[in-house]
Amino acid sequence: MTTNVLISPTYEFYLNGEWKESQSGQTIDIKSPYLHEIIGKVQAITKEEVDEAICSAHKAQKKWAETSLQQRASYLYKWADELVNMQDEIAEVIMQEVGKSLKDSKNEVVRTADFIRYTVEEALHMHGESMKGDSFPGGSKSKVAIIERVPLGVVLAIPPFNYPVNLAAAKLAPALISGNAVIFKPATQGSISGIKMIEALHKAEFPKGLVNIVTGRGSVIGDYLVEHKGIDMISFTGGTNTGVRLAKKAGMIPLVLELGGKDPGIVREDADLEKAAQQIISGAFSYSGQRCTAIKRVLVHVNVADELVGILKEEIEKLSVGSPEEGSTVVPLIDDQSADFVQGLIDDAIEKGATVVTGNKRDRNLIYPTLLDQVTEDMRIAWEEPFGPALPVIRVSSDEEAIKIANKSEFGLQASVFTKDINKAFSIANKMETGSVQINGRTERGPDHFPFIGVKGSGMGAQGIHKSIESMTREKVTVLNLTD
Ligand SMILES: NC(=O)c1ccc[n+]([C@@H]2O[C@H](COP(=O)([O-])OP(=O)(O)OC[C@H]3O[C@@H](n4cnc5c(N)ncnc54)[C@H](O)[C@@H]3O)[C@@H](O)[C@H]2O)c1
Repeated sequence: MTTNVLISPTYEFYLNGEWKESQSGQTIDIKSPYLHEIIGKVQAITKEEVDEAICSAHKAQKKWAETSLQQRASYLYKWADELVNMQDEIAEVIMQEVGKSLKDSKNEVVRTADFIRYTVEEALHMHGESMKGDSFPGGSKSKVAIIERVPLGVVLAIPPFNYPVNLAAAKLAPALISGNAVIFKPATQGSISGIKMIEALHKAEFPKGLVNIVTGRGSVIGDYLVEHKGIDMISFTGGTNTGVRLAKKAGMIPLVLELGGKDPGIVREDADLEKAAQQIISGAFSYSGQRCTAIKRVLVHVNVADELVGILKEEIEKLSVGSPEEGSTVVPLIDDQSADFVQGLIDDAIEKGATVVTGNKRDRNLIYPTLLDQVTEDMRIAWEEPFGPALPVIRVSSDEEAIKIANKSEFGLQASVFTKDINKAFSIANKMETGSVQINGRTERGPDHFPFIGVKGSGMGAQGIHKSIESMTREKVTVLNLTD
Protein backbone atom coordinates (compact mmCIF):
# COMPACT_ATOMS: atom_id res chain seq x y z
CA MET A 1 0.00 0.00 0.00
CA THR A 2 1.33 3.46 -0.81
CA THR A 3 1.93 5.93 1.95
CA ASN A 4 -0.30 8.93 1.70
CA VAL A 5 2.00 11.61 3.07
CA LEU A 6 0.76 14.56 1.07
CA ILE A 7 -2.78 14.98 2.33
CA SER A 8 -2.13 14.20 5.99
CA PRO A 9 -2.72 17.29 8.14
CA THR A 10 -0.10 18.67 10.48
CA TYR A 11 -1.40 19.35 13.99
CA GLU A 12 -0.08 22.04 16.27
CA PHE A 13 0.58 21.72 19.98
CA TYR A 14 -1.22 23.77 22.61
CA LEU A 15 0.85 26.21 24.60
CA ASN A 16 -0.47 28.95 26.85
CA GLY A 17 -3.89 28.88 25.21
CA GLU A 18 -2.58 29.01 21.63
CA TRP A 19 -2.01 26.46 18.88
CA LYS A 20 1.63 26.54 17.78
CA GLU A 21 4.19 24.93 15.53
CA SER A 22 7.32 23.80 17.32
CA GLN A 23 10.55 25.73 16.98
CA SER A 24 12.18 22.36 16.32
CA GLY A 25 10.70 22.44 12.82
CA GLN A 26 10.18 18.70 13.23
CA THR A 27 7.07 16.57 13.25
CA ILE A 28 6.22 12.96 14.06
CA ASP A 29 4.22 10.87 11.59
CA ILE A 30 1.14 9.14 12.97
CA LYS A 31 0.31 6.04 10.98
CA SER A 32 -3.08 4.34 11.16
CA PRO A 33 -2.82 0.73 12.36
CA TYR A 34 -5.31 -0.49 9.75
CA LEU A 35 -5.13 2.02 6.90
CA HIS A 36 -1.33 1.67 7.03
CA GLU A 37 -1.13 5.29 5.93
CA ILE A 38 0.08 8.42 7.64
CA ILE A 39 -3.06 10.15 8.89
CA GLY A 40 -1.38 13.19 10.38
CA LYS A 41 1.75 14.69 11.86
CA VAL A 42 2.23 16.11 15.32
CA GLN A 43 4.85 18.54 16.57
CA ALA A 44 8.10 17.19 18.02
CA ILE A 45 8.49 19.92 20.60
CA THR A 46 11.70 21.01 22.29
CA LYS A 47 12.79 21.05 25.92
CA GLU A 48 12.53 24.86 25.89
CA GLU A 49 8.90 24.58 24.83
CA VAL A 50 8.31 22.11 27.69
CA ASP A 51 9.77 24.74 30.05
CA GLU A 52 7.44 27.38 28.59
CA ALA A 53 4.42 25.10 28.97
CA ILE A 54 5.21 24.34 32.61
CA CYS A 55 5.88 28.00 33.36
CA SER A 56 2.56 29.10 31.84
CA ALA A 57 0.78 26.30 33.74
CA HIS A 58 2.17 27.56 37.05
CA LYS A 59 1.04 31.10 36.36
CA ALA A 60 -2.46 30.02 35.37
CA GLN A 61 -2.78 27.58 38.29
CA LYS A 62 -2.34 30.25 40.95
CA LYS A 63 -5.36 32.21 39.69
CA TRP A 64 -7.38 29.10 38.91
CA ALA A 65 -7.01 27.78 42.45
CA GLU A 66 -8.49 31.06 43.72
CA THR A 67 -11.65 30.78 41.62
CA SER A 68 -14.75 29.30 43.20
CA LEU A 69 -15.61 25.66 42.73
CA GLN A 70 -18.81 26.72 40.94
CA GLN A 71 -16.77 28.77 38.45
CA ARG A 72 -14.44 25.89 37.75
CA ALA A 73 -17.44 23.59 37.38
CA SER A 74 -18.96 25.79 34.69
CA TYR A 75 -15.82 25.48 32.50
CA LEU A 76 -15.76 21.72 32.89
CA TYR A 77 -19.45 21.38 32.05
CA LYS A 78 -18.84 23.44 28.92
CA TRP A 79 -15.93 21.19 27.98
CA ALA A 80 -18.18 18.11 28.36
CA ASP A 81 -20.79 19.76 26.11
CA GLU A 82 -18.18 20.59 23.48
CA LEU A 83 -16.96 16.99 23.49
CA VAL A 84 -20.49 15.78 22.84
CA ASN A 85 -20.82 18.33 20.02
CA MET A 86 -17.58 17.05 18.50
CA GLN A 87 -18.29 13.35 19.11
CA ASP A 88 -18.47 12.34 15.43
CA GLU A 89 -15.27 14.14 14.50
CA ILE A 90 -13.33 12.87 17.53
CA ALA A 91 -14.63 9.31 17.16
CA GLU A 92 -13.48 9.23 13.53
CA VAL A 93 -10.00 10.29 14.64
CA ILE A 94 -9.86 7.71 17.45
CA MET A 95 -10.89 5.02 14.98
CA GLN A 96 -8.25 5.99 12.44
CA GLU A 97 -5.50 6.56 14.96
CA VAL A 98 -5.82 3.58 17.30
CA GLY A 99 -8.01 1.26 15.19
CA LYS A 100 -11.03 1.09 17.49
CA SER A 101 -14.48 0.54 15.96
CA LEU A 102 -16.50 3.68 15.31
CA LYS A 103 -19.18 2.60 17.77
CA ASP A 104 -16.64 2.03 20.56
CA SER A 105 -14.84 5.26 19.66
CA LYS A 106 -18.09 7.20 19.95
CA ASN A 107 -18.86 5.48 23.23
CA GLU A 108 -15.45 6.56 24.45
CA VAL A 109 -16.20 10.22 23.72
CA VAL A 110 -19.66 10.15 25.29
CA ARG A 111 -18.35 8.21 28.31
CA THR A 112 -15.69 10.89 28.67
CA ALA A 113 -18.28 13.69 28.76
CA ASP A 114 -20.20 11.71 31.39
CA PHE A 115 -16.96 11.23 33.30
CA ILE A 116 -16.25 14.96 33.33
CA ARG A 117 -19.78 15.81 34.54
CA TYR A 118 -19.69 13.18 37.29
CA THR A 119 -16.27 14.44 38.38
CA VAL A 120 -17.66 17.94 38.77
CA GLU A 121 -20.61 16.68 40.76
CA GLU A 122 -18.38 14.57 42.98
CA ALA A 123 -16.13 17.54 43.70
CA LEU A 124 -19.13 19.74 44.48
CA HIS A 125 -20.08 17.26 47.17
CA MET A 126 -16.69 16.72 48.77
CA HIS A 127 -16.25 18.61 52.00
CA GLY A 128 -13.46 19.16 54.45
CA GLU A 129 -13.71 18.36 58.16
CA SER A 130 -12.87 19.92 61.44
CA MET A 131 -11.80 18.48 64.81
CA LYS A 132 -11.30 19.78 68.29
CA GLY A 133 -8.20 19.30 70.40
CA ASP A 134 -9.87 17.89 73.48
CA SER A 135 -10.33 14.39 72.10
CA PHE A 136 -6.60 13.80 72.69
CA PRO A 137 -5.41 13.48 76.31
CA GLY A 138 -4.41 16.91 77.65
CA GLY A 139 -5.84 18.66 74.56
CA SER A 140 -8.10 21.68 74.72
CA LYS A 141 -11.46 22.50 73.16
CA SER A 142 -10.11 25.88 72.22
CA LYS A 143 -7.86 24.32 69.59
CA VAL A 144 -9.85 23.67 66.41
CA ALA A 145 -8.35 22.14 63.29
CA ILE A 146 -9.96 22.91 59.92
CA ILE A 147 -8.96 20.31 57.36
CA GLU A 148 -9.42 21.15 53.69
CA ARG A 149 -8.16 19.68 50.46
CA VAL A 150 -5.93 21.93 48.36
CA PRO A 151 -4.55 21.39 44.84
CA LEU A 152 -1.04 20.04 44.30
CA GLY A 153 -0.09 22.50 41.53
CA VAL A 154 0.87 21.32 38.05
CA VAL A 155 -0.13 17.75 37.24
CA LEU A 156 1.64 15.79 34.50
CA ALA A 157 -0.92 13.53 32.80
CA ILE A 158 0.43 10.63 30.75
CA PRO A 159 -2.19 8.23 29.34
CA PRO A 160 -1.65 5.17 27.09
CA PHE A 161 -2.76 4.72 23.48
CA ASN A 162 -5.75 2.45 23.98
CA TYR A 163 -8.25 4.97 25.41
CA PRO A 164 -6.58 8.16 24.19
CA VAL A 165 -9.49 10.42 25.15
CA ASN A 166 -11.10 8.70 28.12
CA LEU A 167 -7.93 7.89 30.04
CA ALA A 168 -6.59 11.38 29.38
CA ALA A 169 -9.75 13.09 30.63
CA ALA A 170 -9.75 10.73 33.62
CA LYS A 171 -6.63 12.64 34.67
CA LEU A 172 -7.48 16.13 33.40
CA ALA A 173 -10.98 16.46 34.85
CA PRO A 174 -10.15 15.64 38.51
CA ALA A 175 -6.98 17.73 38.28
CA LEU A 176 -8.79 20.78 36.92
CA ILE A 177 -11.89 20.71 39.11
CA SER A 178 -9.71 20.61 42.19
CA GLY A 179 -7.67 23.66 41.17
CA ASN A 180 -4.61 22.20 39.42
CA ALA A 181 -3.12 23.04 36.03
CA VAL A 182 -2.18 20.24 33.64
CA ILE A 183 0.63 19.31 31.31
CA PHE A 184 -0.84 16.63 29.09
CA LYS A 185 1.56 14.36 27.26
CA PRO A 186 -0.49 12.01 25.07
CA ALA A 187 0.77 8.64 23.87
CA THR A 188 2.46 9.24 20.53
CA GLN A 189 -0.12 6.97 18.87
CA GLY A 190 -3.11 8.76 20.36
CA SER A 191 -1.75 12.30 20.05
CA ILE A 192 -4.23 13.41 17.41
CA SER A 193 -7.17 12.13 19.48
CA GLY A 194 -5.70 13.97 22.47
CA ILE A 195 -5.34 17.16 20.41
CA LYS A 196 -8.99 16.89 19.33
CA MET A 197 -10.04 16.54 22.96
CA ILE A 198 -8.07 19.70 23.76
CA GLU A 199 -9.75 21.46 20.84
CA ALA A 200 -13.02 20.86 22.69
CA LEU A 201 -11.44 22.20 25.88
CA HIS A 202 -10.18 25.26 23.98
CA LYS A 203 -13.74 25.95 22.82
CA ALA A 204 -14.81 26.00 26.47
CA GLU A 205 -12.46 29.00 26.89
CA PHE A 206 -10.51 27.82 29.90
CA PRO A 207 -7.94 30.38 31.12
CA LYS A 208 -4.79 30.49 29.01
CA GLY A 209 -1.97 28.24 30.15
CA LEU A 210 -4.08 26.09 32.43
CA VAL A 211 -3.86 23.09 30.13
CA ASN A 212 -1.00 22.55 27.70
CA ILE A 213 -0.60 19.60 25.37
CA VAL A 214 2.98 18.61 24.70
CA THR A 215 3.67 16.19 21.89
CA GLY A 216 7.09 14.90 21.14
CA ARG A 217 9.60 12.15 21.05
CA GLY A 218 9.84 10.16 24.27
CA SER A 219 13.62 10.29 23.96
CA VAL A 220 13.60 14.12 23.91
CA ILE A 221 10.80 15.14 26.26
CA GLY A 222 9.73 11.97 28.15
CA ASP A 223 12.35 11.83 30.88
CA TYR A 224 12.74 15.61 30.80
CA LEU A 225 9.09 16.06 31.76
CA VAL A 226 9.14 13.41 34.45
CA GLU A 227 12.24 14.84 36.12
CA HIS A 228 11.18 18.48 35.72
CA LYS A 229 11.18 20.47 38.96
CA GLY A 230 8.01 22.29 37.85
CA ILE A 231 5.89 19.13 37.96
CA ASP A 232 4.06 18.59 41.26
CA MET A 233 2.28 15.30 40.61
CA ILE A 234 2.32 12.59 37.93
CA SER A 235 -0.67 10.54 36.91
CA PHE A 236 0.51 7.79 34.58
CA THR A 237 -1.28 4.94 32.84
CA GLY A 238 0.69 2.56 30.67
CA GLY A 239 2.92 -0.49 30.68
CA THR A 240 4.59 -1.77 33.83
CA ASN A 241 8.14 -1.36 32.51
CA THR A 242 7.52 2.27 31.54
CA GLY A 243 5.77 2.99 34.84
CA VAL A 244 8.51 1.53 37.00
CA ARG A 245 11.17 3.40 35.05
CA LEU A 246 9.21 6.62 35.43
CA ALA A 247 8.72 6.08 39.18
CA LYS A 248 12.47 5.72 39.66
CA LYS A 249 13.10 8.99 37.83
CA ALA A 250 10.27 10.97 39.43
CA GLY A 251 11.80 11.16 42.89
CA MET A 252 9.78 12.60 45.75
CA ILE A 253 6.59 13.75 44.07
CA PRO A 254 3.15 12.16 44.39
CA LEU A 255 2.56 9.49 41.77
CA VAL A 256 -0.42 7.45 40.67
CA LEU A 257 0.48 4.55 38.42
CA GLU A 258 -2.00 2.37 36.57
CA LEU A 259 -0.01 -0.34 34.85
CA GLY A 260 -0.33 -3.67 33.08
CA GLY A 261 -2.35 -6.70 34.06
CA LYS A 262 -2.73 -10.44 33.62
CA ASP A 263 -6.29 -10.78 34.85
CA PRO A 264 -7.37 -14.39 35.40
CA GLY A 265 -10.85 -15.72 34.72
CA ILE A 266 -11.29 -18.52 37.29
CA VAL A 267 -13.98 -20.98 36.24
CA ARG A 268 -15.14 -23.34 38.98
CA GLU A 269 -16.67 -26.73 38.30
CA ASP A 270 -20.12 -25.43 39.29
CA ALA A 271 -20.07 -22.36 37.01
CA ASP A 272 -22.69 -21.60 34.39
CA LEU A 273 -20.31 -22.35 31.53
CA GLU A 274 -22.32 -20.62 28.79
CA LYS A 275 -22.43 -17.38 30.76
CA ALA A 276 -18.80 -17.66 31.85
CA ALA A 277 -17.72 -18.23 28.23
CA GLN A 278 -19.66 -15.20 27.02
CA GLN A 279 -18.04 -12.98 29.68
CA ILE A 280 -14.58 -14.42 29.05
CA ILE A 281 -14.85 -13.83 25.32
CA SER A 282 -15.98 -10.25 25.61
CA GLY A 283 -13.39 -9.71 28.36
CA ALA A 284 -10.55 -11.21 26.36
CA PHE A 285 -11.20 -10.22 22.76
CA SER A 286 -13.01 -6.88 22.57
CA TYR A 287 -10.74 -4.32 20.92
CA SER A 288 -8.39 -7.26 20.27
CA GLY A 289 -7.56 -7.59 23.95
CA GLN A 290 -5.86 -4.18 24.00
CA ARG A 291 -7.37 -3.37 27.38
CA CYS A 292 -5.53 -3.32 30.69
CA THR A 293 -8.42 -5.24 32.25
CA ALA A 294 -8.81 -7.80 29.47
CA ILE A 295 -9.10 -11.39 30.72
CA LYS A 296 -5.61 -12.62 29.93
CA ARG A 297 -5.74 -16.21 31.19
CA VAL A 298 -8.44 -18.77 31.99
CA LEU A 299 -7.94 -21.01 35.02
CA VAL A 300 -10.60 -23.68 34.61
CA HIS A 301 -11.39 -26.76 36.67
CA VAL A 302 -10.21 -29.83 34.81
CA ASN A 303 -13.63 -31.53 35.08
CA VAL A 304 -15.32 -28.84 32.99
CA ALA A 305 -12.35 -27.75 30.89
CA ASP A 306 -13.27 -29.71 27.73
CA GLU A 307 -16.81 -28.36 27.80
CA LEU A 308 -15.71 -24.76 28.41
CA VAL A 309 -13.04 -24.92 25.70
CA GLY A 310 -15.67 -26.32 23.28
CA ILE A 311 -18.03 -23.40 23.95
CA LEU A 312 -15.21 -20.86 23.77
CA LYS A 313 -14.05 -22.26 20.42
CA GLU A 314 -17.52 -22.10 18.92
CA GLU A 315 -18.11 -18.53 20.09
CA ILE A 316 -14.62 -17.23 19.26
CA GLU A 317 -15.02 -18.46 15.70
CA LYS A 318 -18.11 -16.26 15.41
CA LEU A 319 -16.20 -13.07 16.32
CA SER A 320 -15.91 -10.50 13.55
CA VAL A 321 -12.32 -9.96 12.48
CA GLY A 322 -11.05 -7.14 10.27
CA SER A 323 -11.34 -3.41 9.92
CA PRO A 324 -12.65 -1.14 12.68
CA GLU A 325 -14.56 0.65 9.92
CA GLU A 326 -16.68 -2.49 9.60
CA GLY A 327 -17.23 -2.56 13.35
CA SER A 328 -15.10 -5.69 13.83
CA THR A 329 -14.40 -6.91 17.36
CA VAL A 330 -10.93 -8.15 16.52
CA VAL A 331 -8.98 -5.46 14.70
CA PRO A 332 -5.34 -4.93 13.73
CA LEU A 333 -3.07 -4.31 16.70
CA ILE A 334 -1.62 -0.87 17.29
CA ASP A 335 1.60 -1.67 15.38
CA ASP A 336 3.69 -4.44 13.87
CA GLN A 337 5.93 -4.83 16.94
CA SER A 338 2.90 -5.49 19.11
CA ALA A 339 1.74 -8.17 16.68
CA ASP A 340 5.25 -9.70 16.60
CA PHE A 341 5.23 -9.81 20.41
CA VAL A 342 1.86 -11.62 20.55
CA GLN A 343 2.99 -14.03 17.83
CA GLY A 344 6.14 -14.71 19.86
CA LEU A 345 4.03 -15.68 22.89
CA ILE A 346 1.85 -17.99 20.75
CA ASP A 347 4.87 -19.63 19.09
CA ASP A 348 6.60 -20.18 22.44
CA ALA A 349 3.47 -21.85 23.87
CA ILE A 350 3.06 -24.13 20.82
CA GLU A 351 6.72 -25.09 20.94
CA LYS A 352 6.31 -26.10 24.59
CA GLY A 353 3.23 -28.25 23.94
CA ALA A 354 0.14 -26.01 24.03
CA THR A 355 -2.71 -26.91 21.68
CA VAL A 356 -4.12 -24.36 19.26
CA VAL A 357 -7.91 -24.64 19.64
CA THR A 358 -8.56 -21.87 17.15
CA GLY A 359 -6.68 -18.98 15.55
CA ASN A 360 -2.92 -18.63 15.20
CA LYS A 361 -3.48 -16.91 11.89
CA ARG A 362 -1.94 -13.55 11.08
CA ASP A 363 -2.22 -10.92 8.41
CA ARG A 364 0.39 -8.22 9.04
CA ASN A 365 -0.57 -6.69 12.43
CA LEU A 366 -3.98 -8.39 12.46
CA ILE A 367 -3.83 -11.43 14.74
CA TYR A 368 -6.88 -13.66 14.53
CA PRO A 369 -8.47 -14.52 17.89
CA THR A 370 -6.41 -17.36 19.27
CA LEU A 371 -7.31 -19.83 22.00
CA LEU A 372 -4.53 -21.99 23.41
CA ASP A 373 -5.36 -25.00 25.58
CA GLN A 374 -3.14 -27.16 27.82
CA VAL A 375 -1.03 -24.13 28.70
CA THR A 376 1.45 -24.83 31.45
CA GLU A 377 3.47 -22.69 33.84
CA ASP A 378 6.69 -22.99 31.86
CA MET A 379 5.17 -21.06 28.94
CA ARG A 380 5.61 -17.29 28.64
CA ILE A 381 1.94 -16.76 27.82
CA ALA A 382 1.01 -18.09 31.26
CA TRP A 383 2.60 -14.96 32.77
CA GLU A 384 3.20 -12.23 30.20
CA GLU A 385 0.63 -9.67 29.09
CA PRO A 386 0.00 -10.11 25.35
CA PHE A 387 -2.12 -6.94 24.90
CA GLY A 388 -3.55 -8.80 21.94
CA PRO A 389 -6.16 -11.46 21.08
CA ALA A 390 -4.39 -14.57 22.43
CA LEU A 391 -5.98 -16.36 25.38
CA PRO A 392 -4.32 -19.23 27.29
CA VAL A 393 -6.33 -21.89 29.12
CA ILE A 394 -4.65 -23.43 32.15
CA ARG A 395 -6.38 -26.46 33.63
CA VAL A 396 -6.47 -26.69 37.43
CA SER A 397 -7.75 -29.36 39.80
CA SER A 398 -8.85 -27.24 42.79
CA ASP A 399 -9.72 -23.73 43.94
CA GLU A 400 -6.42 -23.69 45.82
CA GLU A 401 -4.44 -24.38 42.65
CA ALA A 402 -6.35 -21.65 40.77
CA ILE A 403 -5.67 -19.15 43.58
CA LYS A 404 -2.00 -20.13 43.72
CA ILE A 405 -1.46 -19.63 39.97
CA ALA A 406 -3.56 -16.45 39.95
CA ASN A 407 -1.48 -14.91 42.73
CA LYS A 408 1.87 -16.08 41.39
CA SER A 409 1.63 -13.39 38.71
CA GLU A 410 3.71 -10.23 38.99
CA PHE A 411 0.46 -8.33 38.23
CA GLY A 412 -2.54 -7.65 40.47
CA LEU A 413 -5.14 -5.63 38.60
CA GLN A 414 -8.41 -7.60 38.59
CA ALA A 415 -9.70 -11.19 38.58
CA SER A 416 -12.99 -12.83 37.65
CA VAL A 417 -14.51 -15.77 39.48
CA PHE A 418 -17.28 -17.77 37.83
CA THR A 419 -19.34 -19.95 40.17
CA LYS A 420 -22.89 -20.50 41.39
CA ASP A 421 -21.68 -20.75 45.00
CA ILE A 422 -21.60 -17.25 46.47
CA ASN A 423 -19.72 -18.41 49.57
CA LYS A 424 -16.96 -19.95 47.46
CA ALA A 425 -16.92 -16.82 45.31
CA PHE A 426 -16.27 -14.67 48.36
CA SER A 427 -13.74 -17.04 49.78
CA ILE A 428 -11.75 -16.97 46.51
CA ALA A 429 -12.19 -13.19 46.15
CA ASN A 430 -10.78 -12.69 49.65
CA LYS A 431 -7.62 -14.55 48.71
CA MET A 432 -7.04 -12.75 45.41
CA GLU A 433 -4.05 -10.37 45.40
CA THR A 434 -5.70 -7.90 43.03
CA GLY A 435 -7.25 -4.45 43.24
CA SER A 436 -10.73 -5.75 42.32
CA VAL A 437 -12.47 -9.09 41.90
CA GLN A 438 -15.49 -9.53 39.63
CA ILE A 439 -17.92 -12.25 40.58
CA ASN A 440 -19.65 -13.78 37.55
CA GLY A 441 -18.65 -10.91 35.29
CA ARG A 442 -15.77 -9.94 33.05
CA THR A 443 -12.91 -7.87 34.37
CA GLU A 444 -13.40 -4.22 33.46
CA ARG A 445 -12.64 -0.72 34.57
CA GLY A 446 -16.09 0.86 34.67
CA PRO A 447 -18.33 2.18 35.91
CA ASP A 448 -15.89 5.01 36.30
CA HIS A 449 -16.88 6.04 39.81
CA PHE A 450 -15.81 2.68 41.27
CA PRO A 451 -12.34 2.77 42.82
CA PHE A 452 -9.84 1.37 40.32
CA ILE A 453 -6.72 -0.07 41.88
CA GLY A 454 -3.74 -2.04 40.69
CA VAL A 455 -1.52 -3.80 43.19
CA LYS A 456 1.92 -5.41 42.79
CA GLY A 457 3.18 -4.74 39.23
CA SER A 458 -0.22 -3.33 38.22
CA GLY A 459 0.14 0.00 39.90
CA MET A 460 0.30 2.28 42.85
CA GLY A 461 -2.41 4.50 44.30
CA ALA A 462 -6.02 4.52 43.19
CA GLN A 463 -8.15 6.03 40.46
CA GLY A 464 -11.92 6.16 40.14
CA ILE A 465 -13.48 9.61 40.28
CA HIS A 466 -13.46 10.24 44.05
CA LYS A 467 -10.04 8.64 44.51
CA SER A 468 -8.57 10.60 41.60
CA ILE A 469 -9.70 13.89 43.11
CA GLU A 470 -8.11 12.85 46.40
CA SER A 471 -4.87 11.88 44.68
CA MET A 472 -4.58 15.30 43.02
CA THR A 473 -5.13 17.24 46.22
CA ARG A 474 -3.58 17.14 49.65
CA GLU A 475 -4.93 17.86 53.07
CA LYS A 476 -4.13 21.23 54.56
CA VAL A 477 -4.71 21.86 58.23
CA THR A 478 -5.39 25.31 59.67
CA VAL A 479 -5.52 25.40 63.47
CA LEU A 480 -7.54 28.01 65.30
CA ASN A 481 -6.30 28.74 68.82
CA LEU A 482 -9.29 30.38 70.45
CA THR A 483 -8.82 32.50 73.54
CA ASP A 484 -12.25 32.14 75.06
N1 LIG B 1 -4.01 -0.12 34.65
C1 LIG B 1 -4.63 0.65 33.77
O1 LIG B 1 -5.53 1.41 34.09
C2 LIG B 1 -4.26 0.62 32.32
C3 LIG B 1 -5.14 1.15 31.37
C4 LIG B 1 -4.78 1.10 30.03
C5 LIG B 1 -3.57 0.56 29.65
N2 LIG B 1 -2.74 0.05 30.59
C6 LIG B 1 -1.48 -0.58 30.21
O2 LIG B 1 -0.83 0.21 29.21
C7 LIG B 1 -0.06 -0.64 28.37
C8 LIG B 1 -0.36 -0.31 26.94
O3 LIG B 1 -0.28 1.06 26.69
P1 LIG B 1 0.99 1.73 25.97
O4 LIG B 1 1.54 0.78 24.96
O5 LIG B 1 0.58 3.08 25.52
O6 LIG B 1 1.99 1.82 27.21
P2 LIG B 1 3.45 2.51 27.25
O7 LIG B 1 3.99 2.19 28.60
O8 LIG B 1 4.24 2.14 26.07
O9 LIG B 1 3.15 4.08 27.15
C9 LIG B 1 2.33 4.73 28.08
C10 LIG B 1 2.60 6.23 28.01
O10 LIG B 1 3.92 6.50 28.48
C11 LIG B 1 4.59 7.35 27.57
N3 LIG B 1 6.04 7.20 27.73
C12 LIG B 1 6.84 6.25 27.22
N4 LIG B 1 8.12 6.45 27.63
C13 LIG B 1 8.10 7.54 28.43
C14 LIG B 1 9.09 8.25 29.16
N5 LIG B 1 10.36 7.89 29.15
N6 LIG B 1 8.71 9.32 29.86
C15 LIG B 1 7.43 9.72 29.89
N7 LIG B 1 6.45 9.09 29.22
C16 LIG B 1 6.78 8.01 28.51
C17 LIG B 1 4.01 6.94 26.23
O11 LIG B 1 4.22 7.93 25.24
C18 LIG B 1 2.54 6.81 26.61
O12 LIG B 1 1.94 8.09 26.67
C19 LIG B 1 -0.45 -2.05 28.74
O13 LIG B 1 0.54 -2.62 29.55
C20 LIG B 1 -1.74 -1.87 29.54
O14 LIG B 1 -2.03 -2.92 30.43
C21 LIG B 1 -3.06 0.09 31.92
